[in-house]
Amino acid sequence: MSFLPDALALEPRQSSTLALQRILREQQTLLDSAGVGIVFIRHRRVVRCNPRYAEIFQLHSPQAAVGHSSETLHPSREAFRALGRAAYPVLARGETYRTEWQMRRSNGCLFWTHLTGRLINPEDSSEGSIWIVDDIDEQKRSQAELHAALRENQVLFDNAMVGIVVLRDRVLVRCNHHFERILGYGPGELVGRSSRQWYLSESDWQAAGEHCYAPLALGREFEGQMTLRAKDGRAVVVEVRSRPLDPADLSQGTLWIVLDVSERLRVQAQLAQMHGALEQQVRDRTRELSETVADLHREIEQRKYDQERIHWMAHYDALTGLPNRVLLAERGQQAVRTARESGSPLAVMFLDLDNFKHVNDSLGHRVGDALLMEIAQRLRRTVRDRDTVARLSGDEFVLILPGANAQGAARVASKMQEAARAPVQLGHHELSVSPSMGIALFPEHGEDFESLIQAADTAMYRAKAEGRNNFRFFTPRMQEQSAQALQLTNALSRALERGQFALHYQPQVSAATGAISGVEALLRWRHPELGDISPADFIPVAEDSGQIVAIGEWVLDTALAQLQRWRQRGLSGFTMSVNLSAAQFRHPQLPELVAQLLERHGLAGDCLELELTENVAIGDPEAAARIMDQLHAHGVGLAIDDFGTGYSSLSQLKRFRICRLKIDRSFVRDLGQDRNDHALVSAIVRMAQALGMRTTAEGVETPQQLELLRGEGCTELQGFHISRPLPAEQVEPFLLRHQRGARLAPAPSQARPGKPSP
Ligand SMILES: Nc1nc2c(ncn2[C@@H]2O[C@H](COP(=O)(O)O[C@H]3[C@@H](O)[C@H](n4cnc5c(=O)[nH]c(N)nc54)O[C@@H]3COP(=O)(O)O)[C@@H](O)[C@H]2O)c(=O)[nH]1
Repeated sequence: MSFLPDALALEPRQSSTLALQRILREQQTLLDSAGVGIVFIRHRRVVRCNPRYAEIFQLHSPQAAVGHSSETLHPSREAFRALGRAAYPVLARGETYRTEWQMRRSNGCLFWTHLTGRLINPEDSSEGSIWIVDDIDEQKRSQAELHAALRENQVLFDNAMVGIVVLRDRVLVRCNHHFERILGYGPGELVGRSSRQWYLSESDWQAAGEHCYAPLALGREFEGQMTLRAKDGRAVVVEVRSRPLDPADLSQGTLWIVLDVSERLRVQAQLAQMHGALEQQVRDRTRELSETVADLHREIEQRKYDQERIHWMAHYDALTGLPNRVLLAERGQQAVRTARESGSPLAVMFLDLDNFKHVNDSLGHRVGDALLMEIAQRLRRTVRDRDTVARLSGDEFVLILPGANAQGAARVASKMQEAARAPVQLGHHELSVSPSMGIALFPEHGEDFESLIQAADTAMYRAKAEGRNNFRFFTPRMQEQSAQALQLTNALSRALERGQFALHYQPQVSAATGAISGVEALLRWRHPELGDISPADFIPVAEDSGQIVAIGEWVLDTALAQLQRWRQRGLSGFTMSVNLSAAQFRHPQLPELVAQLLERHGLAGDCLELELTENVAIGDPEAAARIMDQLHAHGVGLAIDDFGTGYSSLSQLKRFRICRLKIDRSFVRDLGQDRNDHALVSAIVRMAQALGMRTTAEGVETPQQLELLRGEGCTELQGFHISRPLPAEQVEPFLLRHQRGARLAPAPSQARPGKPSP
């Protein structure tokens, strides 16, 4: 391709030829080095093109294009024609036609070009046209990619789940819908607005400016949480991340990514609350669980304890901790088996504390229990480990002594006496007890444990009967006697209904005048087979079995009936004394019963005197005082029987309004020989005088005793020397004789027992 300058026409022919050649070379060089493809087309065929053109269409040389139809350079005939239709009106006007057009390389690939076309002679298009072809395919692709990227960015921008804001000088340049939605604004409403608009206050905005822009000014990111104000005024908590668009130049603006965390915070708060509630629940459940586990443990422990306790209670005595009757039987049977198999000796000992009932009645059960506990420990300490000391009931203990023969058992019995003898200090009481023991040996006294215990029990009763504080080995004779005792108990239960009881009366006379002052009713029991049985033997049995209440009522009724009969026969001026046992005295109906009986027999209360032992009152003095007050209210007199043998206190004597003390016959018996007895009797009389009480000496058997008692100031006397207890009809002559008073015999020769002097 060449373009001739106008100057050529002016050159001389030779020089002009040279100039033309030079110009042609210059043009060729220009074409060869052009960065765009240049092609000369005439009659739709390539006339000439430069190397770049060949390169663009991937032809191996510019000559390869020459002569080719320009149509082949286009994707299709239609495209070729369309270009022609668009370009030639422009070209025909002599203008340059420019377009971006898709063309085809020689290998068939389509590519984008920038075409610039011009007719060589706009007047005559047949002269052809010059086209500059610039390969912009790469640029087009980059542009397309850029646009795609921009579109993608826009989509991201528009659909991002975070607010995106571009601020410049704190004025919103651009933002996405999400940001608008966060603050409740419509599309485009915020553009050009100062960010002040979405802060709660001016000061907040200022503070945020200082806070956020400090790192941004240094080209760094800012991250933080802040509270913004929505269009409707509600507070919106957001997390923001901001960075300068150009770290080196903050004035270019800043990009803000805004995340609405209000909901998240609300949910987090809710979650935290739920978590807290859950944790609390877990804590509660854990606590409940651990409490339940602890309860379970406690229950298991309690059950274990209960089972052990039940087992213990079933086998041990609650008061002393010693084996009880059940364990005793188990151990006893085992001991008998072992003794039988090994041929070794075995002793069983029955031990009963003497007068324990007395302690219990007089000092109360608490003292009695404490005494039992102490004695139980002493017994346990006295024997070997393999021996058994069991508490059977009350004050009864049984010892199993494996390997003990008669000698060994006797030694143990002595040690028991020794152990029990030492006084026991319980509060202000110093008590001493003694044991009565019975011993049975295997196999002589019993082939099984039951028989051995029975034998030992029988032997113990014998030891008691023979003076207590003693021990006895079982003998067959004892067996008989024990059977008799049982017989007595049975017989007593039917004695009342069978009318086997009778009363004897023993007079009591004034020591000063000899006049009859009273009569004591004394119970007698005559059994058809057993004969006369002493009240000293059967009263304790009646007390133990509770029959004493019914028997005692019979005695009172009979005695008062007798007194009334005597009254009717003119025998008066004396009282009727009736003995009351502790069980009778404590019976709640006693005062009422006494009143009823007095009324039934038409007698006043002051003709009756009830004799109580010292100890009935002391167990529960308050209750005793109440009963005594009620009896006093009926006019009934109260005397203390066997005074000096029990536990009386002066204050109680006074409180109980006792009218008479009966000096026990054990003090009277040796009067004259025993100075101590004399001193005691004298002291009792003085004390009674001081308290305004009368004194009756019991068991007066001799005139000497009588004189001494009279000399001491004793007010009344009772005893064989005056009269034995006699049936009513037999005592009547005495009563008649002494009604108005009779001198009492001064010397024994003058009065035989049972034959009182006139
Ligand atoms: N609760 C009840 N107890 C009663 C009743 N009847 C009697 N008893 C008590 O029985 C115990 C024994 O009585 P008893 O065998 O009748 O003996 C009494 C007299 O016979 C006896 N006595 C009287 N004088 C003399 C004597 O000079 N010498 C002597 N050795 N004995 C004598 O004393 C007994 C009367 O004692 P007391 O009652 O203490 O005044 C006896 O404890 C009776 O109390 C009853 O119905 N209920």
